[in-house]
Amino acid sequence: MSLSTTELRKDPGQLPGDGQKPALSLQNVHVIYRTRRGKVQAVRGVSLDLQAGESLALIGESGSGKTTLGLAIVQLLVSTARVEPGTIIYRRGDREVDVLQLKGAALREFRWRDCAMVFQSALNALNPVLRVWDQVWDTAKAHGWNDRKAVHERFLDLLRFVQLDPRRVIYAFPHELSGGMRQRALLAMALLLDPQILILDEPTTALDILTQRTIIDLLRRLKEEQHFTMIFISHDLAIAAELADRVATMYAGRVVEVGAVNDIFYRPRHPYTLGLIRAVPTVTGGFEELASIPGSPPDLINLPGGCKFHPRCPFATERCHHEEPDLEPVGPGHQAACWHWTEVEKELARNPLHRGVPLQATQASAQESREVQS
Ligand SMILES: Nc1ncnc2c1ncn2[C@@H]1O[C@H](COP(=O)(O)OP(=O)(O)OP(=O)(O)O)[C@@H](O)[C@H]1O
Repeated sequence: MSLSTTELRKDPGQLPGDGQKPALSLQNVHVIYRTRRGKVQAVRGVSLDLQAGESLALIGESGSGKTTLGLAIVQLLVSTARVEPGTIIYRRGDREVDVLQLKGAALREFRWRDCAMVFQSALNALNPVLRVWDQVWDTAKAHGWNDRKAVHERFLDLLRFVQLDPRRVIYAFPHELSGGMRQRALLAMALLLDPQILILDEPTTALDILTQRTIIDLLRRLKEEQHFTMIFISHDLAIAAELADRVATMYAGRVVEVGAVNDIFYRPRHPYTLGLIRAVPTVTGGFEELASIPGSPPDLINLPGGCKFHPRCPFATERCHHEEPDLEPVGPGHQAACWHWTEVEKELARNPLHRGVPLQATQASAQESREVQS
């Protein structure tokens, strides 16, 4: 028997756009890691709003600050990290929480009940010497649940929801499960306390293609049927295209472009986003069109002056060497931080992204039909 909508969500999520203030507001968030070599400026002045029920994908190369931003939201950064300046405000109903001021029990409460993060490496995120059930029960107890039977029943239901055989998984040790099973078990654990926001860090990395498909379908159900508010951290653009309402591109710790999923993938205005899209092979597009972004991301301890992308940017001019652009509107609900975004627009008019989103053939046609309808 599978879990029904009402059973899964004790506090059903709101639909996007139902007039509420954002569920999460980040204002000018900075994160620095202190290291022997110096200060790593991992996140630099990120401001983002996330509406209840909305899903946002954070895309960008390795090291662009995506995971650090996710960890800052749930306050799980290592002790060498500092979040300053900036504010992170979380809202649920009439409650408003200043996340960076939370401590002790209030912080633990926020982490599981309001905002849960599912980590990149499911094996590392689970305690290897504890059976799955023991970890679930520890979490439940830590949040004041003492009805063991009720927690057990709920977790069995959640395991069924994530399409795992509950009896096989619940008393297993993590190493007895495959990567895909561990990922789904973690997802079930994250859902235990019915959080409003789910942050998923590379949810399908290192999984085979069929297991990836299962996880993506599951996440889509969580989004479409259960209205979870979600942040996907991924360098896999196909996942972002399938699951996100909006996409934010990060480069060298900053959001350099943000907009609706179709705007980002069909009408990117930042040269870096354009480079990311053109650098991904597609089943339909073949490899002949494949282009890569020259160079590599900057050292976050010694950042270049001006726009941090200028050393790799085909559109860069003298101004880009000295002045760092802020995000500015480039279309409805669409912002980019580039002095030359109109040049990118012209370049796309000359060489359109026929293929659009880098998807598998079947997904591409579904995406294209959505694009035509919109
Ligand atoms: N604990 C740490 N101590 C020092 N520097 C760190 C630490 N964790 C991350 N960094 C640095 O912060 C920067 C951002 O890393 P982060 O993991 O947030 O990027 P990312 O975009 O999520 O990359 P990936 O996709 O590889 O996880 C990188 O330069 C990274 O080396």
